[in-house]
Amino acid sequence: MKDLRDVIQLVVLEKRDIVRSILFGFLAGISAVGLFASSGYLISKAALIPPLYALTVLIAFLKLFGFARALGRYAERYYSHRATFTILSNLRLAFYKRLEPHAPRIFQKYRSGDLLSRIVGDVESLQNFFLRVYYPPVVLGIIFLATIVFTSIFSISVAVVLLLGLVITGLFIPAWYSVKQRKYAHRVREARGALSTEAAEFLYGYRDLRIYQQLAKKKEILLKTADDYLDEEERDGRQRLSNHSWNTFVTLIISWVVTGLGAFLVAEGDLNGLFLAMLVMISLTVFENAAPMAVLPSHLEDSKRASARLFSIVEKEKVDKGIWTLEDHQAPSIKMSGVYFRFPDDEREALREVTLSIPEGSKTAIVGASGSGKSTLMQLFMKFHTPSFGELSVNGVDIRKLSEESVWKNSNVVLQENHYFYGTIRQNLQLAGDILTDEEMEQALEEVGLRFDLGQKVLEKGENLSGGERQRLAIARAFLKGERLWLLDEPTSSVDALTERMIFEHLYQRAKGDTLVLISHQLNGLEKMDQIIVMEEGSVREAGTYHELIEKQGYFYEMKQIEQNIFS
Ligand SMILES: Nc1ncnc2c1ncn2[C@@H]1O[C@H](COP(=O)(O)OP(=O)(O)OP(=O)(O)O)[C@@H](O)[C@H]1O
Repeated sequence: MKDLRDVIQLVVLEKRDIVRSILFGFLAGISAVGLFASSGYLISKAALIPPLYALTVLIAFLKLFGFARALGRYAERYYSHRATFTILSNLRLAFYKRLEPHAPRIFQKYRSGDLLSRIVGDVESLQNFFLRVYYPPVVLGIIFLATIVFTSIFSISVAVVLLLGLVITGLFIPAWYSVKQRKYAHRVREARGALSTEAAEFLYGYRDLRIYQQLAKKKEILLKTADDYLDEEERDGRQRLSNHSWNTFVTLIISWVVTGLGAFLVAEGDLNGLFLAMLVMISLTVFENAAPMAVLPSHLEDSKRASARLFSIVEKEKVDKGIWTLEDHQAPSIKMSGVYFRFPDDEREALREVTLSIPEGSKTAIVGASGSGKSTLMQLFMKFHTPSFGELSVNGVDIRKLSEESVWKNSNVVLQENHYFYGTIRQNLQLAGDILTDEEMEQALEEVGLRFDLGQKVLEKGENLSGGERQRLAIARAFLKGERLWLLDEPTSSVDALTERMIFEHLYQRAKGDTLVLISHQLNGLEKMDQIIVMEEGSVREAGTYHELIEKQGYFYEMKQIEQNIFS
């Protein structure tokens, strides 16, 4: 049950509905037994031609039980489903809450299809936990106990047979099935996860697969994964059905035993014949309540694995959440000393012995060859990751102690890839703040050279915008955020030189007095920077102002010469 700990905690929050579901489930079950028991008794009694009033009373009971059964069943379904929906919604909420702090790192470990399958599929699987695993055994237990006590008034041996039937159908068969099921259950989930991963890759990569003429091959893999999933589902379905059949078979045998034993007891004079039909009817009906036990093991197994898979994402990665906050509206300083960093599951170090200082209000450019660790540095500044070794502090506070939210809240970030939501330009800009006026947004658009209407539509992922337009929209968003730390990772790589110059002019105006870190793919126009950090293979190769680096005639100077030769 360790795997289900989190789910059980959420289930017990719905105490009221749990109690109601159990009460009404008991009412429905016991009324069904009462209904059939009284009809059995009525048949026997009617054969003896009793006075009419005696039959009228019995018929009234019959109607009452019928009504109580319908009412009980309805109320049980109502409350148990209401509880289930609330539990599912709490479950999603709890999962997202735990997932949120890991969001920047999560795609590192999990493919999007797999994540989707967990978030949708596993949460959906857990809907059966309360409905089919948690409370039905309690209802079954009390209905059986009440029935056995009632039956024992008429015949102890029939009561013992019923108890035996309960043990076989409620415990033995489900346990036997559970052992068999354990072998197969994980295969369905794994097949489902594989299918959703393949489907997501197929859809996301559709265009590239077509261009590289790999669509047919990938489609074949996708269809095979779909077939595997269907096979596993079919096997699982057959198992379930076989368990159900065995359960029903045993309940019918029990009813035959009750009939035979009852007839024997009547013949021996140990049981009044008037009650024989009633006892047979009881045995036929009471086992109806044991039917859910047939599917309990498969749902229990399913819930355990779904819960373990769901929460394993967030349990594995314990992140230092930090409790300190960055002071609002203060231009921060950043210091790194002897920092090493390695991505999870990566053998190489992406950063090695990085020591640098970015003073408050300074403008820093980070340059270097592709793969030299520039973006990784930026990710560390944003606390997407924390150093594997060494010190990184913001405003003199160890970044591990700072809350991620406060770092994100206090920075204007433009990454290489930014997300654009389906909606309007206005909605995409409003991500920077809810109380922005149209004038402010129009001004920001103008400063990045975009002549967009605020109501203009943006398709999913900004599909209807050019690469340069998307980048400029992200810069406009950063302009509107107006915080004192700017973290810009090649923000204008797809923008033409003229527009780029205009954007930078506005950027420097807006960032006056702020701390700015810019990763740049080109070495031109860095004269204004207070310092340039040159990265090579994860280390700082050299650092200084533009003129210092040129005078030094080192690595930066060489890079600059090469750039000039290429473009001259
Ligand atoms: N998510 C990741 N998981 C594992 N390794 C990574 C990851 N991201 C980057 N790396 C590795 O870390 C190293 C530095 O990458 P980084 O993205 O910081 O380089 P960069 O200098 O920003 O390159 P570019 O100019 O091409 O953007 C590279 O060797 C890269 O393969």
